[in-house]
Amino acid sequence: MEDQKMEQYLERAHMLVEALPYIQRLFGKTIVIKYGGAAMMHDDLTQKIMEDITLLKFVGMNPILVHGGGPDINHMLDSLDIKPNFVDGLRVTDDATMEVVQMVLTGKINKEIVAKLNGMGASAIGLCGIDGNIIKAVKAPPKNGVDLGNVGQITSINTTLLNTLAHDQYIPVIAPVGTGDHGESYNINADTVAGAIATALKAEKLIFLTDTDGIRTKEDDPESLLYVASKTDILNMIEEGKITGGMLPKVQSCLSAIEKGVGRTHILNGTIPHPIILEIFTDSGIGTMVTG
Ligand SMILES: Nc1ncnc2c1ncn2[C@@H]1O[C@H](COP(=O)(O)OP(=O)(O)O)[C@@H](O)[C@H]1O
Ligand SMILES: CC(=O)N[C@@H](CCC(=O)OP(=O)(O)O)C(=O)O
Repeated sequence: MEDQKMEQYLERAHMLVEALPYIQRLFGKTIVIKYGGAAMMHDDLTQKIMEDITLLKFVGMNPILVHGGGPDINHMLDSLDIKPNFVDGLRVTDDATMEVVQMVLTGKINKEIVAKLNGMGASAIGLCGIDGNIIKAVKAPPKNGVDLGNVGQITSINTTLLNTLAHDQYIPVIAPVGTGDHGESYNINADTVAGAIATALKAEKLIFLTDTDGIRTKEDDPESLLYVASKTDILNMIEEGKITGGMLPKVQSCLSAIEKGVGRTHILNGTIPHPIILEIFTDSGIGTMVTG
């Protein structure tokens, strides 16, 4: 073999061996990944995220993907002349909106993601909270005095079904629609669903993929990215109005998950290539790690 080629092959071998301690640490462990609608808008990078998740599965980790899809829901509502309405980041969901939410999340986005993962050779299985009662919910209380309609508050997660799938060959892909005692559907924020699933399964890692590189002390200043954010940092930032909108349910889910035994929680930029591999297979990781 010519020297140059041998050098390239050795470099590749070296890189694979370097991954060994990370694989050993997370082998057989559950990793819950939330893929947000904001990152999904960068369609060209979705494939790279699916590659990352497929790789995790084939090296022996148990990834579970929870997806959002707020922008796609808005787009469909717009084409039906229904005005989206949010209170504190939660969609006020009347009956007509609920139909659209369920259709877009469970029918469109969920199946697109499953097809992409399966196209990589994975065995992904797309479900929502209704299937096998994965997410049981009740009607959420009013927010700031506003009735949220069919927005749900999670009461339980079917861990048996999720564990059975995730410990077998499957990658569960979960749409954030829950079910009530009488078969009614509930719309639930996808960050909240990811946090609840990670908590119920005592996941080793909970990763949020969004459209910003993590938590910033000044939302518009990339230089202000926090590599680590403690509970105190976060509570202060919320109080000072520095964490707002869609970042709120993410940090709340991270704090609650950490408190209830999830190993590590991270908020990462899902609009760069291979964010999950960069986080998992490097010492420093990327984005913000939220600690207790
Ligand atoms: N302190 C902060 N640091 C970074 N982003 C923040 C902060 N506060 C609010 N945000 C906003 O949160 C957004 C991510 O939430 P969201 O749009 O709901 O994404 P997703 O679809 O991933 O849930 C960012 O694009 C940013 O505008
Ligand atoms: C109650 C509520 O707000 N549900 C969300 C569910 C989708 C979601 O959370 O999507 P992202 O992760 O893309 O924001 C919604 O209707 O938009």
